Amino acid sequence: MAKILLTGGGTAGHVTANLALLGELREKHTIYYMGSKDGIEKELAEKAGLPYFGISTGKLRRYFSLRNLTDPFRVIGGFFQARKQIQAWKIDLVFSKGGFVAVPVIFAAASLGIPIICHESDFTPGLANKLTIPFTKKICCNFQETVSLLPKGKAVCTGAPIREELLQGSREEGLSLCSFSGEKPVLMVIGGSLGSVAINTAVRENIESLGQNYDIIHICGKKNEDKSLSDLAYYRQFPYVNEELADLYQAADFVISRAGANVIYEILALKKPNILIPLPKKASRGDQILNAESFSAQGFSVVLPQEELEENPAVLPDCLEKLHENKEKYIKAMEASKERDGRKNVLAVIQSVLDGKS
Ligand SMILES: CC(=O)N[C@H]1[C@@H](OP(=O)(O)OP(=O)(O)OC[C@H]2O[C@@H](n3ccc(=O)[nH]c3=O)[C@H](O)[C@@H]2O)O[C@H](CO)[C@@H](O)[C@@H]1O
Repeated sequence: MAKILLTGGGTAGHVTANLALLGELREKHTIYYMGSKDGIEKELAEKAGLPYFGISTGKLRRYFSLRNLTDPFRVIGGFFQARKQIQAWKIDLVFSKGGFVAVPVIFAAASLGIPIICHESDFTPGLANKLTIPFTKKICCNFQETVSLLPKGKAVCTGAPIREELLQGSREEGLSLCSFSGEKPVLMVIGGSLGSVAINTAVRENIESLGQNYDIIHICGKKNEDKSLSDLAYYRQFPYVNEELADLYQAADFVISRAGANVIYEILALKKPNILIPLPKKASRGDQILNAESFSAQGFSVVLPQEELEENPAVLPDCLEKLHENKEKYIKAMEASKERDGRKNVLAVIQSVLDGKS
């Protein structure tokens, strides 16, 4: 039995893949979580019943902020806090899902000679993972193409670890959660773990025309609900969902989503015809654009650039109509995809590092 420390956070995507591994990991090992003092990782890890330790962390901002000057000191503080706690917990292995909160944790583990595995879920490696690659034994990737962008021998394509329970929802439960009859097709809109103002706006601007043909589940992000639309029988808003997500996914016939690396693999595993609206370059390093392009090239998804949507919100119902007409083509492509069991593969990598074979 080993003591394994999970880390990663900032957004849910950097936590849910960790939680996907929990069931099996817990059967054999003792699991701990380390992240920021107040991030979403704290909420989700504690909800999963994990011992949690919060450290001071910085944030990677692509814009000017005075906090960019103080954050390096917070990260250094976080390094020493992490080091002390890793020693106290007597950790044998660190598994990181990335995000800037993981950086001091990995540096601390590396300074203690503890083996580290990280998981890169995006098409191109994020900065946090890039910074820590020299200290990792193995890098697990969602996309095959990512392997060639990383040091030879370290990177392995495992696929995405998906929470098992997400694949076991009930359509009836999902419909009943929304009070939908199931007579109309159901459209689910999910704007990433934080919600997306651009997607929310486009959906709401088209709400009447969308509502003529679909019942709509809208996961809109915390504090992004529009109370003025609460009375519409065909429209249900959720700020963030936990256990309910599995049932809502099952209820959905079509999905409109950001192109976060976790959510798209969940949509693929569930074979839902989908439109991806990736986070644009002005707000990110463009990772979601590449994720979405890869899915589109494989015939799984329709990509709708946010710029097009902002210019003309009416493209959304048009795009959905085309997806609807061609849904069989997309379902077929997803069914034919060579799916990897990300959970099983990542667990095998963890075990081989624990056994000293990697
Ligand atoms: C703004 C930002 O930095 N986005 C990044 C972040 O996205 P983000 O955190 O949004 O990541 P993903 O879309 O990859 O994952 C979101 C996860 O949250 C879950 N979920 C979402 C909503 C909800 O109500 N309940 C719930 O459980 C989804 O099922 C999924 O497992 O990490 C991804 C993975 O590195 C990157 O590809 C994204 O570019």
